[in-house]
Amino acid sequence: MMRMPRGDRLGLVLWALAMLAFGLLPVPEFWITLANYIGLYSLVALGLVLLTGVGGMTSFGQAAFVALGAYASAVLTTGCGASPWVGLLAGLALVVLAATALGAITLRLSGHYLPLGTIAWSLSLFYLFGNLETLRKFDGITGIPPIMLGGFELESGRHLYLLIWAIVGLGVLAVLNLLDSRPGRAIRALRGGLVMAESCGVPTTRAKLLAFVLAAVLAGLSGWLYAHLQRAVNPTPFGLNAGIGYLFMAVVGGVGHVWGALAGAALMTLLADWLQELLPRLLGQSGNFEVIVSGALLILLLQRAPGGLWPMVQRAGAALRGRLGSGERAQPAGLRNKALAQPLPRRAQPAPGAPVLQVKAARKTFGGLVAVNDVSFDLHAGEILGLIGPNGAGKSTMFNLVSGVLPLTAGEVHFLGRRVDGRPSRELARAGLARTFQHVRLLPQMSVIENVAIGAHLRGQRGWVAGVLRANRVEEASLFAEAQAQLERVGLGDAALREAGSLALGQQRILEIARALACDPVLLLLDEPAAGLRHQEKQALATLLRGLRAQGVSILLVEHDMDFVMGLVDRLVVMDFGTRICEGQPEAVRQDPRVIEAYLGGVE
Ligand SMILES: Nc1ncnc2c1ncn2[C@@H]1O[C@H](COP(=O)(O)OP(=O)(O)OP(=O)(O)O)[C@@H](O)[C@H]1O
Repeated sequence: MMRMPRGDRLGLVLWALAMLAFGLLPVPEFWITLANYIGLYSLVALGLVLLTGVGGMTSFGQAAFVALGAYASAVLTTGCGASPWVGLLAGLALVVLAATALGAITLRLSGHYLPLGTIAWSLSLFYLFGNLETLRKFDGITGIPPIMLGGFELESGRHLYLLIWAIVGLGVLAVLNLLDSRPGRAIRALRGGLVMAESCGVPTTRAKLLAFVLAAVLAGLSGWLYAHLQRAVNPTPFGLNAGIGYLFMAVVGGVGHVWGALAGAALMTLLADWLQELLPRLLGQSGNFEVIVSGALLILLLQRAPGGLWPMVQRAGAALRGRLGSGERAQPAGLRNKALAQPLPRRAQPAPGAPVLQVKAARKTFGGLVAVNDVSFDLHAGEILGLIGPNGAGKSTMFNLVSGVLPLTAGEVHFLGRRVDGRPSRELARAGLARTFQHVRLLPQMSVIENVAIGAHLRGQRGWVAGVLRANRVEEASLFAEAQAQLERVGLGDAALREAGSLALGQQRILEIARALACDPVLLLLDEPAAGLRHQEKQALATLLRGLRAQGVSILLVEHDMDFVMGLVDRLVVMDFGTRICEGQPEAVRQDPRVIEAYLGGVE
């Protein structure tokens, strides 16, 4: 039996009962028609929640996938006499193929090129459908048979109502389950930036493609239902306008919220219908005035409530229950099934003093500028090594070379005896190298513990099917037990369900360390961990890092703050103008005239 938070479960059951009652009561036929369309639009908008709201990829082209689902079934059922269920399978297969191919090309685009790309393929497919003789061009295909279910023909809108809403209900459940699973967190991690996600071991291209294909499948399902509801298809309802409309629905509903898809689809459909009725009477003439007025109303709504409708509903609900401002996120499934947790395997740590990291004559040039000039150093198991230097010395560049973010111009980086330069950071994470960021990169709206669970991505295996079906409960419980253990280790155990963004900066930095620890690293790379911290926070951080060293974790620390590093590190490497000018124990380094000249002079 699937377990959700009790409030959510109750909400879902009440909603399902209300939808069922609506379909069975003798409400006017027109209401059923509206409800059917809301259901069809909801499915597409649900895909956009996953793709745009969660994954951060804007698509104007979903109508093309609706068309593929609709046309595939229309052609097979009218042309070959196939069952609509065969049409469904063929349509979804076609959608998956097309989305994989389009996704592989367009998802490489970034910034506004991606939405432009989706517009391009949406237009191409629209005109393709309109020009193919076999699809009867813009006249379209008629005489599509109804869906048969249990020997019963779903002939009327009323018959299809229950099927449409059952599919919407299953779609909602599937997306909710997915988002609360390992592959779902990988998609959510995309919002934190690709460098962050990859550093946690998330294969970002795969995560993007998964969101893209699943969103397309939801759109294709909507198209199949549409074809057998209308019993006719032509290209007109699948144009770019429709693609923009779907995106509007998702945004108006609250683009990051699963239930927002339904709220947006309902609001936009009902508003358009109401205005279509009202405006000609008010203005005394007919025309598409509802498009103009609803456009203006939507701008107003988005200006008043940029997060969309659903967050407003949530706030109102929380206020009614007197839980406004609790700042706590819902318990993820992994925490609700605690009892199932099993310890995750740990990697063997190297013996104290064994070489962990070897940087050999690393060089990085940017055009004519030599940012890192043949720098070499070693780091041994169980030590904290500090990399310091004045502004522009090349520390961050060095950090990026070691962490796999930047390729070297020349030289080598070895990790645990293996050459790793040129390898992506995802692979370094798999090998046991975890990092934090100078400018904290968390998912601020996610709970603290889910952020940490992203760090444990590589310690699980279950994919999206297991996520959707909740067949991943043991693994989820184990990942969350690990995440909780790492939070306890860094002293944030009580903050597990708080929104990550509500923590103070010092705690956010410590949360990043917990996320890095969740990948069971051999080496922690910390990029200016003390930046922006208050004195007490720095002391707490230093105590934490000493504790980790005592537990055998090796640490490479890039830092600006001299006082912070002096009392903490075992050895220092000092850089200036891209060159290593000195290396040794903190006291010796402090006395070194080259260091005083380059860096300490200004501080002492
Ligand atoms: N992507 C880049 N393109 C061109 N030049 C760069 C790039 N990244 C860094 N640099 C240059 O390389 C030099 C070293 O920069 P880097 O950021 O590594 O120094 P840093 O020691 O980390 O400085 P800070 O403490 O200010 O962060 C600087 O002159 C910088 O302007």
